[in-house]
Amino acid sequence: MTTPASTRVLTEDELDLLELALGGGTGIVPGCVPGAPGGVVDDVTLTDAENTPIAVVGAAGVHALRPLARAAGPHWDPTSRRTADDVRAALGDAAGAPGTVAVVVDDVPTRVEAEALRGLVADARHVLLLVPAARRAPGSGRLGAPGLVRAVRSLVAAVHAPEGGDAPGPEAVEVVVVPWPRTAPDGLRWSDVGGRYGAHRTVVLAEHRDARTNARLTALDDLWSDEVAALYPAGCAREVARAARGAHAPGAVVFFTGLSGSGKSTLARALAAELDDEGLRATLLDGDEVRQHLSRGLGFDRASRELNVERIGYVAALVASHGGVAVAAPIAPFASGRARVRELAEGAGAFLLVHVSTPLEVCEARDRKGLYAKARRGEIDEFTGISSPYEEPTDADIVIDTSRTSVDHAVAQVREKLLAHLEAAAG
Ligand SMILES: Nc1ncnc2c1ncn2[C@@H]1O[C@H](COP(=O)(O)OS(=O)(=O)O)[C@@H](OP(=O)(O)O)[C@H]1O
Ligand SMILES: Nc1ncnc2c1ncn2[C@@H]1O[C@H](COP(=O)(O)OP(=O)(O)O)[C@@H](O)[C@H]1O
Repeated sequence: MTTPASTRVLTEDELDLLELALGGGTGIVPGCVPGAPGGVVDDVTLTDAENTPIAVVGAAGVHALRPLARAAGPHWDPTSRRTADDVRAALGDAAGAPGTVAVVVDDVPTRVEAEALRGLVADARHVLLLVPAARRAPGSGRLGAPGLVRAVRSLVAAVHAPEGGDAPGPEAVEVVVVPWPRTAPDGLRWSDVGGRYGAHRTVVLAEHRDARTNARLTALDDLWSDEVAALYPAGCAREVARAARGAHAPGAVVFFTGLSGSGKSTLARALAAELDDEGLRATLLDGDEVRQHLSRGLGFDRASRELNVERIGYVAALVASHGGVAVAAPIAPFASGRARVRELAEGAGAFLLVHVSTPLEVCEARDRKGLYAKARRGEIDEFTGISSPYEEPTDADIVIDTSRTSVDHAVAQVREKLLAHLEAAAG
């Protein structure tokens, strides 16, 4: 008789830990039963929240079944998010050598730590700036992984070539993004992880913050004040102020429109995740999900589509009126429906219309759901682009053709424009 396979659905924190373990960054694996020989009794299949099996852990260790889903943003940039095994291998002979130093930057460095950093790596040859990145978004107004990565990148030049000093500075300074649970399990220690990434010595930069700076940070409730600029180096101050603005920002609606398969959901999901990370409280109103809930039973004739789009506009405007950012992604093929959404949204906050202009041929070739093929065979009536019109917007704030623009680049474009709109709306 075979033992029933047991599975375990991982939390976001456990997914971070699994990614770290699969990359050789720790020996701690989620799903292990403490105390059992080898950590586990039987093989356990680890799955994500959608029940996709991603790894098996057993007495023989852990092995991946498929790559973990990636997302967009600077903390997912593959040149920075590298496994411990890769970083160690790239260091070669320098791995574990005294000149290789890891500096953990788990909070935005103030000027005090930025200064301390130079001293800490003064005699190092290779510096790894390890930036923890959690899948779980931080609370509103708190800086998440994307902002932290940008802040740390802004320090690299100064670490590389120390100002005024006679010392030549380290040969290489790299920002390495490390998957790291927001609530770390017992036993997960930076000193161990730093060693696995190839460092001889690992220091945590925030421990070099002085008591006076800590007191100033605690008193920093008016984040609009000049105090931010006085406390942080310029590149870091920008990120801290941005996250704080997120908490006080006026609401907004980002409305993606485009053909089926043009990339609306993919971009909307990636944007929402990035905004969440910046404390902007994004609410995703995806076309498919709206059709399952808010608009269940509605068809695809013109009147039904207009009603569907108006409902989305109504909910999105409500979200914006409470200071959130609604990210909507229906086809919304008619100019009249989009104009109604604009009217509702602009009454509540900022409005950004994003036309995902991917050509019909590309959408049809992607045909993820096989709907274009069915529409061509006449099995679906009134299919947008085939047997029902799509009226191209003439008032889009941004036009993105996803056959020419990557997800990362597209999301960065929308994010920048949205932040500019929010800044303008905040006066
Ligand atoms: N006839 C027809 N035309 C277009 N699309 C169709 C149709 N029938 C079903 N689907 C699926 O429904 C999704 C589009 O729903 P939307 O609510 O975004 O459309 S609309 O804004 O009301 O026009 C769309 O999802 P996306 O591919 O995510 O856009 C299709 O999967
Ligand atoms: N640069 C890109 N941006 C967005 N999607 C892309 C891109 N390149 C390829 N794709 C793929 O195109 C498909 C778009 O599907 P989806 O986002 O569901 O579109 P829609 O919501 O508009 O129907 C996905 O399979 C996605 O992986």
